[in-house]
Amino acid sequence: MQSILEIAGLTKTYRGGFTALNGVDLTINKGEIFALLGPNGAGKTTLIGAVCGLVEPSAGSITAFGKDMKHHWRSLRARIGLVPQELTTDMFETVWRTVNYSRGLFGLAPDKGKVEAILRSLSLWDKRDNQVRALSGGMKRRVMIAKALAHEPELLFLDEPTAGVDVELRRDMWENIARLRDGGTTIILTTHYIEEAEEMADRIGIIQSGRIRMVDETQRIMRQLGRIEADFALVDPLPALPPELAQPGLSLSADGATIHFRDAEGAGGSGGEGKAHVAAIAQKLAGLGYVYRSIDMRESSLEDIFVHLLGEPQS
Ligand SMILES: Nc1ncnc2c1ncn2[C@@H]1O[C@H](COP(=O)(O)OP(=O)(O)OP(=O)(O)O)[C@@H](O)[C@H]1O
Repeated sequence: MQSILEIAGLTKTYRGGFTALNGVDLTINKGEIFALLGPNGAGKTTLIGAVCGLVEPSAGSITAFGKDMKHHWRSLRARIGLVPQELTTDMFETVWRTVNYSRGLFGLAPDKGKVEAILRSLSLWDKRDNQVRALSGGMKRRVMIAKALAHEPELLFLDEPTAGVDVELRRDMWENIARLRDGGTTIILTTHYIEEAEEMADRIGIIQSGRIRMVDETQRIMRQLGRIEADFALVDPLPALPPELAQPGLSLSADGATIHFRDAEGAGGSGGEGKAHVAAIAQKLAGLGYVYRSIDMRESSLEDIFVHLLGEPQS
């Protein structure tokens, strides 16, 4: 697989002495969607900033498109797009001029057809003459994406692209991002939503306290991280967990009124598999004649998973 970005030993110590990145090694493959997950303050934005030339690394190297960033910064930066977390654009400018201007900033010749295609692909064409400030929050976010796409980057960073947008718009964004990947753009996104990473990413990297803790294919990571839990509220409490139900992941509450399931390793996989496992347990309970009033099923939050996987945050 061809790499598009190679980060080696990247360290960033901010003035004041705080080390936000601590020896990060990471390789991004051409054409993939890579999701960078991590708790608040883990170093995600700092890492993106370092690659995009907004943060000066204290040590380490960044190689993009086979060339060292330090020495070829200007030409390489033009090939990298960034959609930052914050809305950083002139709110009084129109959508059209905003996106057009961004293209010019990177030295590309004006191309109305290209800008039109970008605006159409993000459903912003009808809004092209509107001032950015007059758009909804989700549309403003799409303008930020359009701006980043205007200079036709081969590598695109999306820093929390769907933070604060509703579920429907999030789906729209996912489709947009998938289309970009299909068009050949390599994408690195950060997110706090585990389902976003699961849905979008070919690979996931987990960063904590400025260090990469884990990098793997999404399916493999989800198998390790995914955690479905379910509580079966019994109509008649049990004195003990019946022997037929003695299996990994199942336990009985102290009052005997709830059978608890957690898809710990060995108790069934994760995601879809975890849910299928809950369904199988429900069937088994019914078959054995244990009547339950309700099933309360939930997925662990990303925070739970981080604590489980990474232990308490390290400083
Ligand atoms: N300019 C700065 N000066 C000093 N410390 C900084 C600076 N920018 C970021 N930091 C610190 O570096 C750490 C990493 O910040 P960063 O924004 O990279 O994290 P993040 O993973 O993107 O977090 P979030 O998910 O909250 O956006 C944080 O503790 C932050 O306070």
